[in-house]
Amino acid sequence: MQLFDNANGREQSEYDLSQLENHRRIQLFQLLSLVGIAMLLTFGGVSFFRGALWLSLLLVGIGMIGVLNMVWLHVQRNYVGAAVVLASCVTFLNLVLVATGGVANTGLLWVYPTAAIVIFVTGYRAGFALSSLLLVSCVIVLFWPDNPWLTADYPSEVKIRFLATLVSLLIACLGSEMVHVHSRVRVQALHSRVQSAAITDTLTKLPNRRFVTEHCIRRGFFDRSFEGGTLILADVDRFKRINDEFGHDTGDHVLEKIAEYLDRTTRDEDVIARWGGEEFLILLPGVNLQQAWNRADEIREGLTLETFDDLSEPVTMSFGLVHIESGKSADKLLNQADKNLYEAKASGRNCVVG
Ligand SMILES: Nc1nc2c(ncn2[C@@H]2O[C@H](COP(=O)(O)OP(=O)(O)OP(=O)(O)O)[C@@H](O)[C@H]2O)c(=O)[nH]1
Repeated sequence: MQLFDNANGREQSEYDLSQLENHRRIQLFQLLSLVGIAMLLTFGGVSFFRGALWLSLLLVGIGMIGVLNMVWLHVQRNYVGAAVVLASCVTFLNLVLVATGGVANTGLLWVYPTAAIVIFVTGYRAGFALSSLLLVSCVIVLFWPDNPWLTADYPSEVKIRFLATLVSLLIACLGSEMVHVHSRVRVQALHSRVQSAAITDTLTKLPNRRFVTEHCIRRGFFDRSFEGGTLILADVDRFKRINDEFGHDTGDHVLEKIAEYLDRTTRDEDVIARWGGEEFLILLPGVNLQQAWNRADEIREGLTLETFDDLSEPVTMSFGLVHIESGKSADKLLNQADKNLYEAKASGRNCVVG
């Protein structure tokens, strides 16, 4: 069972903003597609009854491609592919409308929403390429000398103003999409920093109690399905005396060194957290009680050999262990580990009970 994304409980941002945005974008894409399909089928039907058979076939045909595209997106979950299909279809349809004038020479009008939709559904990079293609194609269709495809009759003032307004719209859409993407990257980075700060102890840089309670418990560490492991509460002995004799700064330094020592002497998959004050929590996944007892005793003994610059005596810790059994709540396990730690303190400290 994968408990943590990274060693020592450092999780990736679980609330990924870009994922959330992609999800919203797909929803809007589907809404736009539905509206587009409904319009294409309606206009296709109207054109049919007006006798414009080719236009009717084109509109209904592209509407049907839209339906298939939505089904494909639903089955394959390939948003990029579906966006390119949609952008290509509407671009092609627009060029036909620009060339033929559509109904009552209104073909040019449809280019505006198309340009905005293409940029929105494909993002600003692909949107830039596709909308530039649309723009260049419109210029060719409208200004190519004696273009046989151009059957609509637009005054040159209309053509020029159409291009000028289209360029303005493209700049505005691309600009706002770029600003949006850059802001999202900044917000995502800030969000990750805040999230990481909320689950990290500022002094020792270890995961804090909040991390353990919110993330480990929620991610099933103490669930029935959990494969087993051992939980250890470890507390520095007579820490108040260190503070009183050597000062609070020295006390802080000792806690930092202990955190660094615990981190160094445990495996990547273990979780070391500062449980509060001078107390640390160690989670050893897949380690039975006897193995954990041996590991805790090694850690205990190793600590007595560590040197702490400002202190004349070695620093010691007491350990309370509990085996994580399926079905036992986190509270019960923590209570049991705390009782064992209390017993270790009562038995003279610098020992392991579990
Ligand atoms: N320097 C420093 N001291 C802290 C910090 N957090 C808690 N303390 C101190 O840790 C001390 C804990 O004292 P006690 O709970 O009496 O425990 P102890 O002296 O370690 O005694 P035993 O646990 O019974 O061995 C208190 O004096 C707290 O002020 C911290 O972040 N930095």
